[in-house]
Amino acid sequence: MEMIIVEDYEQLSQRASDLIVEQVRMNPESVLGLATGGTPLGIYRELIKANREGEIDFSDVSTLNLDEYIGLAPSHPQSYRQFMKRELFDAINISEARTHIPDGRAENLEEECRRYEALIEAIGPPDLQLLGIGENGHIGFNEPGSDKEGETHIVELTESTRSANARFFASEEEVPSHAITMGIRSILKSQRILLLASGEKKAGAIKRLLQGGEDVNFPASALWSHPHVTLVMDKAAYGMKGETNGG
Ligand SMILES: O=P(O)(O)OC[C@H]1O[C@](O)(CO)[C@@H](O)[C@@H]1O
Repeated sequence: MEMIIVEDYEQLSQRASDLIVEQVRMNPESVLGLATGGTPLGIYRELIKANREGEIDFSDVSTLNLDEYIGLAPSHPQSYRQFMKRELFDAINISEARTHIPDGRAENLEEECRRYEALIEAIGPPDLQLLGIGENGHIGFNEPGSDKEGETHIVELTESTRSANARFFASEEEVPSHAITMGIRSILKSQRILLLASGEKKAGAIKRLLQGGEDVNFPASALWSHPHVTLVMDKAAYGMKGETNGG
């Protein structure tokens, strides 16, 4: 695992965005695996800026998002479809048809999981997958105990994840109880993984990750079995004094 330690959230956003720009310049038809949550927000802002300034062209790029809540109306501002439209897609030159997110309102959710995994195989796997890390080590919505061989599936969210995400909703009760997520196996199919961590709230998870060793109760540890992971973190997430997450 390659490690890049930067000063603060701003530098993290810039550095990660530069790596994505580099990837797309190298291969304009890149498939990007995208994430939601607070951490990538700064990266998306940088990518929008780079797109406006002509440094990156998204017209031939395809995207695959990691996960989606089950049951939220497509127009709900906290559905990950709306999140991605608002924070990135509507502000860059990508056509909606090239952006893929699991459908959390599908009539047959098991079928939707199979469809999404087949899509990952058909257009992907991602050349570069962005990943945040949960305080409990989750990646995507793969909570502690998740099977390393798991592909896209339905998960029940833990209390810890629901309360971490309650900040985006009016109350914790409004946070959906279930989600569809790419599995750990689906994530590990990517050519390269960019794991991001910002702020002292992530310091415990990063410390645990860097102890090494795979542990089913700490899903991010599965990344040790991937040949090309770049961990970009700020000093606070690394456990040094620094700025906190701006996202
Ligand atoms: O970036 P944040 O908001 O700290 O979230 C970390 C991870 O948790 C999730 O938001 C899921 O709870 C992921 O989408 C994200 O990668």
